[in-house]
Amino acid sequence: MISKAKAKGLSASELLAETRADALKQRGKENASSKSSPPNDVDHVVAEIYAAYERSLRKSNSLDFDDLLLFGVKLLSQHTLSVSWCRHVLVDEFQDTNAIQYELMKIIGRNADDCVTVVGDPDQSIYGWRSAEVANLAKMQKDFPATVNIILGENYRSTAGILKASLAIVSQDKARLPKSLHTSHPSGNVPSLLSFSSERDEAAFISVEIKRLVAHMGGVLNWGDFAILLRFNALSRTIESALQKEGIPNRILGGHKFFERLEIKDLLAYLQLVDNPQFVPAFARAINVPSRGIGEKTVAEIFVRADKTKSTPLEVIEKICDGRMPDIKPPVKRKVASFVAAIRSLRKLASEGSSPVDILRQLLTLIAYEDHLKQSQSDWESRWENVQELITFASEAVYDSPDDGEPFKTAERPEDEGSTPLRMFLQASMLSSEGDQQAESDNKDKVTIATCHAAKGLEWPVVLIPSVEQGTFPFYRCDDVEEERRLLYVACTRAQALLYLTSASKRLISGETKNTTLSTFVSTVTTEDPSLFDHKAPDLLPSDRAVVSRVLGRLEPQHNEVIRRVAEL
Ligand SMILES: Nc1ncnc2c1ncn2[C@@H]1O[C@H](COP(=O)(O)OP(=O)(O)OP(=O)(O)O)[C@@H](O)[C@H]1O
Repeated sequence: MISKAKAKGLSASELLAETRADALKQRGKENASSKSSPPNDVDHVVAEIYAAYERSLRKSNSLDFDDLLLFGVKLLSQHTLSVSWCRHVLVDEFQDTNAIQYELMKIIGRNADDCVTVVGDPDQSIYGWRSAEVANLAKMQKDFPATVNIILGENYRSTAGILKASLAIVSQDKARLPKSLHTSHPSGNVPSLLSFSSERDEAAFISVEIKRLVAHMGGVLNWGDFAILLRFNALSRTIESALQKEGIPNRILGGHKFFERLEIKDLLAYLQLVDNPQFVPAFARAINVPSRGIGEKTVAEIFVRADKTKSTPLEVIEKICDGRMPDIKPPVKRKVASFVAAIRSLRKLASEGSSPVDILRQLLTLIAYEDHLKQSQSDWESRWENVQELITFASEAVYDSPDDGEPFKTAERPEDEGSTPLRMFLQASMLSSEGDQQAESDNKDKVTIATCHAAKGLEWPVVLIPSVEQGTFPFYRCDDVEEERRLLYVACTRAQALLYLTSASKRLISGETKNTTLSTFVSTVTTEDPSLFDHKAPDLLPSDRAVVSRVLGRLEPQHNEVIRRVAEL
C-alpha cells in the first residue's frame, strides 16, 4: 500500500491527509444514511506506518525502489539544468508506466517536447498490480498536444494463424480500444489447443513434442527456440521434471529452478535432517528457519562441541535441550527447544512410516512456515504455491522413481532396505534437482521456461502455454480478469511460427486431484470460431517446414537431414 501511494507520488503526510479527508467524507455519509460502519482504520494505520518507515529510511541514509523515482522527480524538477542537455526521450512499454514514472518522463522531456516518443500497446498492459496506469496513454496526448499518433498495424513476428487466434482472445474485452493487426507472413499452422487427462501427461507431451519438432525440422529448430510460458512459478516443477526425463536442457528465465528455490531448500533441509541427523549442511540451513535468534557465534560453538565430542550438531543441541550440557546458558536452551521438538516429532512420524505428505504438512505446522514466509518474503504467495507444489510432488514421489518410472518398492529393491517413504521422497527430490549445472552463459541452447510476465517483449519460434484452465487463466487470486486475458494475449503473441495451448482435465494441487476446465478466454472464442485452433499437433509436412523456415528467415532443412533425425528419434 505504501508502494502504491509512492507510485502516485503521494508522500506520507499527503496520504494521511487523503485518508483523513476520506474518513470525514465517510462519516458524513454515515450520518446522512444513519447506518454506522467503522471508519477505514487500515488506511489510517498504513499512513502512519508509511511516515515511520520514511523516518527509518532517512535515518539509515537509504532510498527504496519507489524513492529512486520520487526523488528523481524531485531532484530533476528542482535542478532543471541537469536535464537541459536532453533532446530526445524514448519510452518503451509505455502502457505499464505508473504516475510517478510519467512525471519523470515529463520532466526529462521538458526541453525535448517535440521529441518525446513513447511506444505502447494497451492490449499488453499487464502490470496493474505494480500500479501501472493505462491512463498515461491518454494523458500523454493531453500534456503534449502536438503528439502524433502512429498506429503500428503490421506485425512482423507471428504467422497469420497465431495472430488471428491471439486477437480473437484479446478482443473479447469489450472495453478494449478497437485495434486490428495484420501480418504479411503466411497463415502457417493453426495453433494447437490440446487437452490431457493429467498435468503429468501434459508435461510429458510438451517434452516429447519438443523433441519431435527438433527432429522433424531437420536442424532448423534448436532447444533455444522453444519457450514454455507459465502463469505462475509453481507450474514449473512438473514441466522441469518431464524435460529432465527426456534429457532436454532447460533454464528458468530470471528465476530459480524448482528445487533451487529458497522455500523448497528450507523444507528439504528439515526433512534431510530428520532422515540423516549427521547431515551438517541441512542442520546449518534449518536451525534458523524461521529465525530463532541463534547467532553465528552460537552455531559455531555448537559445531566445535560436536567436533570435540565426535557427535553431530543435532546431537549437541538435543543434549543442550535435555539439560545434559549444564554449562550452556538458559537462553540458548530456550532458543533451540522448539527446533529439537520439531525434529523429534518429525523423526517419530518418519520412523512410523508416515507418508511424506503428512510429514511435510506436520513440518509446516510445527515451524509455522507460512507465517515465516509472510513475514520474510514479499512474494510469499508465489513461494507458498511452490510449497503446495512440493506437497504434490511428495504425493507422487513415493510411487515413482524419476529415473526409470518403476515403482520404488522396498521389498523389490534390496538396496533400499530400511528405507522409509520419507527417504524415497528425498531420493526422488535429489534426482529431480541434480544435473544441469552449466553456467548461465550457456543458456542459448536450452528450452526456456518463463512466467508470462517475464516473457514480455521477447519472442521464440515455438511457444507452449500449459495449464490454460480456469483458475490459471484467469489466475485464481487475480483482481482484474481483463488483465489476465491480456496476459494470455502477451504469451500467445511471443510465438513466431508455432503456438500450443494445453490444458489438463485433472490437476494435482497441494497433493489433491482437482477437476479443471478449459479457460473461458479460449473456450468462448473456439465456440464462436472453431477454426482458430486445431485439436492436434501439427503434421510438419514439407510445406509446414517451408513456412516455419520462411517466417524465421532460416534456410529450409535438407530432406536427408530430416529423414536422418526422424529415424534417430
Ligand atoms: N520493419 C520490419 N521488417 C521486418 N521485421 C521486423 C520489422 N520490424 C520488426 N521486425 C521483427 O518483428 C519482430 C517483433 O519486433 P519487435 O520486438 O520490435 O516488436 P514489438 O512491437 O516490440 O513487439 P511486442 O511489443 O509484442 O513485444 C522482431 O523479430 C523484429 O525483428
